[in-house]
Amino acid sequence: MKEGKCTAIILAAGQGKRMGGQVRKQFMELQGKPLLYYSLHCFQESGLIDEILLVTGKDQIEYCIKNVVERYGFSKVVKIVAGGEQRYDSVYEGLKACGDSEYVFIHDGARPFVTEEILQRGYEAARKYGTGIAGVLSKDTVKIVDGKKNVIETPLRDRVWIVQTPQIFEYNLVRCAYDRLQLFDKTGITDDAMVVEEMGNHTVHMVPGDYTNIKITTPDDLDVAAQFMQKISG
Ligand SMILES: Nc1ccn([C@@H]2O[C@H](COP(=O)(O)OP(=O)(O)OP(=O)(O)O)[C@@H](O)[C@H]2O)c(=O)n1
Ligand SMILES: C[C@](O)(CO)[C@H](O)COP(=O)(O)O
Repeated sequence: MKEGKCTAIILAAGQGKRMGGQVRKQFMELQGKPLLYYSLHCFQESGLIDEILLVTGKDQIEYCIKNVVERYGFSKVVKIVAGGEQRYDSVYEGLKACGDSEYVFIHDGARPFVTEEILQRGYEAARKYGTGIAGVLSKDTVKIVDGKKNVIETPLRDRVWIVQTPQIFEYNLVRCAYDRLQLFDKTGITDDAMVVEEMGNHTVHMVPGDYTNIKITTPDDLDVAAQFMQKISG
C-alpha cells in the first residue's frame, strides 16, 4: 500500500569522463532511445511515484525538455534543475527543489535497468526503517588493501554488498544529512547512503537490487547493456 508523497530524483548531470565521446552518456542511444529514457520510463510507469525531478547540466536543460521529456511524454517530470560539479552537489540541488515530499527515490540516470520490483522493495524498507538502498551480494571475494596494495582485510563475503541505486529515504532524514554535509569535508562521498551514515544516528537498510541493474560507466558497459536489451525484448 502506498502512503506519503514520493518524489524521484533522477541524476543526469554527469560529464561521463570515463565513457568519453562527444555525446554525454545519459543521452547516448540504446536501441534507438536515449539511455536516460529507460530509467525515466520505469519511474513514470510506477504507481509509487507521484513526481519526478530531473537533474541535468545547465546547458542540457533545453535539450532534455525537448528531446527526452516532451518527446516521450514523461508527464511526471515536474521540474528540471541544474546539477553541480559532483554527484553529491547534483543530489543536493534535487533535494532543495523537492516540495512537500515524504519519500525520495534517488537514482542514477545511467542505470537503465531499474525495475518496479526494486522500487517496491526500497519503498517498503524506507517506510519501515526510513531508508532502503538497492544492492546485490558480491559474487567475488573482496580484499581491503592499504596504500601499498598490501591486503589488510578480507571481509566475509556474505556481508559484502555491491551498492546500486535507487536509494530511497524519508525526505527529512536525507535532507538533514545533506544539509549537514555542506559543513563538512565531502571527499570520498560516492553515494547517498554514506551521507546518512556519516550522521551516525541512523541505520541504513539494504534491499535486493538486481545484477542487471548496472551503471553504464565505461564503453564496455554499453555492449553489456545492448545484450540485456536483446534478452528483455526477446
Ligand atoms: N556532477 C554529477 C555527476 C554525476 N551525476 C550523475 O550521477 C550518476 C552516476 O554517476 P557516474 O556514473 O559517475 O556518471 P558521470 O559523473 O557522468 O561519469 P564520470 O565519473 O565518468 O564522469 C549519473 O547518472 C550521472 O549523470 C550527476 O547528476 N551530477
Ligand atoms: C551511487 C552509486 O551508483 C552506487 O553504486 C555510485 O557510487 C556512483 O558512483 P560514481 O563515482 O558516480 O560512479
